[in-house]
Amino acid sequence: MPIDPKPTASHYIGGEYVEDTAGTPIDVISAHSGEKIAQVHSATPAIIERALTAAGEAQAAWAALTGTERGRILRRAADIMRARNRELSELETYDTGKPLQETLVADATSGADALEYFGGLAGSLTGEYIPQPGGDFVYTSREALGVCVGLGAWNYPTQIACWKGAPALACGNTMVFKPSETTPLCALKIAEILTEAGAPAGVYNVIQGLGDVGAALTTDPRVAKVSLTGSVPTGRKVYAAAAAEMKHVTMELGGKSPLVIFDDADLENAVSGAILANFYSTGQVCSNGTRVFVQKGIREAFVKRLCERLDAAVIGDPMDEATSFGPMVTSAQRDIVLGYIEKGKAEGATLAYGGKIIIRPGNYIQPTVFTDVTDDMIIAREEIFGPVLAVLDFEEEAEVIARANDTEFGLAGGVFTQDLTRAHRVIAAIKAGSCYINTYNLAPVEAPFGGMKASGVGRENSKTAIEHYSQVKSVYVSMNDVEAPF
Ligand SMILES: NC(=O)c1ccc[n+]([C@@H]2O[C@H](COP(=O)([O-])OP(=O)(O)OC[C@H]3O[C@@H](n4cnc5c(N)ncnc54)[C@H](O)[C@@H]3O)[C@@H](O)[C@H]2O)c1
Ligand SMILES: CCCCC=O
Repeated sequence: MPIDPKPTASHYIGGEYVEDTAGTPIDVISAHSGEKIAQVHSATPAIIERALTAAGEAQAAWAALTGTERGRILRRAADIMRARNRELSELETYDTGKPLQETLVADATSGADALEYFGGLAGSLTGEYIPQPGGDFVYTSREALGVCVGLGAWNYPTQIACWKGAPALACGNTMVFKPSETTPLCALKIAEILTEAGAPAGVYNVIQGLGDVGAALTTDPRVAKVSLTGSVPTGRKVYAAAAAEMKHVTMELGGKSPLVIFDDADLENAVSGAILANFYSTGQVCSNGTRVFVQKGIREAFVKRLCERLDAAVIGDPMDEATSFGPMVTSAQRDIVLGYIEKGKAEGATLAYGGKIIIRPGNYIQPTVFTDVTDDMIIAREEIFGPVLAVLDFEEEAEVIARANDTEFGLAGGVFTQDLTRAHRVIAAIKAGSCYINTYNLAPVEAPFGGMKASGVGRENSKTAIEHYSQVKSVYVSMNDVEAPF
């Protein structure tokens, strides 16, 4: 029997659940059945104030703990998450509609990895000693930024809450996290678990709401940093608002990433890579390689095998562990994707697989493949954020590099070839932050993740994230008399 997804209350502030029913109701609708499964209320100005006050009041004492002490709490939270993987995975599936088969291995586990990794790093966040002439020296210290705001997208609610919270807290910051209004449930559990693990009240707070609540948090003068995972249009707004107040930012935004398959690629692996790059999470992954450039010599075999493999997708109830392809997160997102499919057909692309809504309750749509896609088509230029793979033919390496880079985005990119010299040469030329050779869409916590160009600013995960959640102070110490000109 799956868990009951209803949260104790809408918000989590100062180490406890908090409700304010004066806020606009936000319904949580099952992607599978279309039924309402929970409801939260958007944060009122009083709730926003309470969360920012709690985070502000907790920050100095949290930063004053040793890194080892903070890290111990984060690592304990990781252990609790792993012990409760099943219930957290079921909640993720309720929140998003992603198959339990996926969420059992990809969401709470990835969140726990972040808490464990940054918990481990917290004790090592030290400064440098820089010798100067005459015995003088400079030392540096790494300091917290203060109160950080996290704004989440709906495709990975547990992971995003942890990928932002873990490095922020490791560095001595406190956080107010606002999940996507579409998936408000999972972040509340992360806050609850952090409290259980020993995080002091106010260190990690969660409040609900739409863009207006995100905007109020972004512009509040008490906030030192805003970390957004979302679309490029939202990123432009949030970055501009944060810049006006000279706040730090991390922008994890959208993409239209290229996946390049050369004639000499292992066919089965290339098809597996294209499936991971387009149909995992029903295509709702930011780094998806949705422009699949296939060299002419392998193109026919690739499309044939891809369509055969798609026949093996088990489409159905995401709570059934046999299901490998679930519904889309909302009916609105499904309709956006159906609109793109119509545009692809109207532009003259060939519909090679799928393309239809599945008539049943919930937001089901077939995995879809277009061939004969050209670079100028809308389906090759805009982020669809759904299970639509576009096959583009190519002949030469130089040609495909130029075409792969001809986009405003730069989140990810991949190449499949057995010629490793070519693989490294091509990947070096791809203008994207998260790249793959002979695989796709893996995001281990030890590796930086994030985009170039319009796809983002800053990186999540890895030691690099520490740079984005802390600031360096340098102190010059004189060991000599002070010389002055007069
Ligand atoms: N690069 C990454 O790591 C990554 C990961 C996951 C998703 N994404 C991207 O996220 C997008 C899908 O998610 P979405 O539809 O939830 O994105 P979105 O941009 O609509 O919303 C993201 C978040 O921003 C908030 N928001 C909206 N307007 C705001 C404003 N003016 N000020 C402050 N906050 C505001 C929303 O309420 C939500 O919490 C896709 O483009 C996808 O590629 C990127
Ligand atoms: C591969 C992990 C991607 C997370 C963003 O959607």
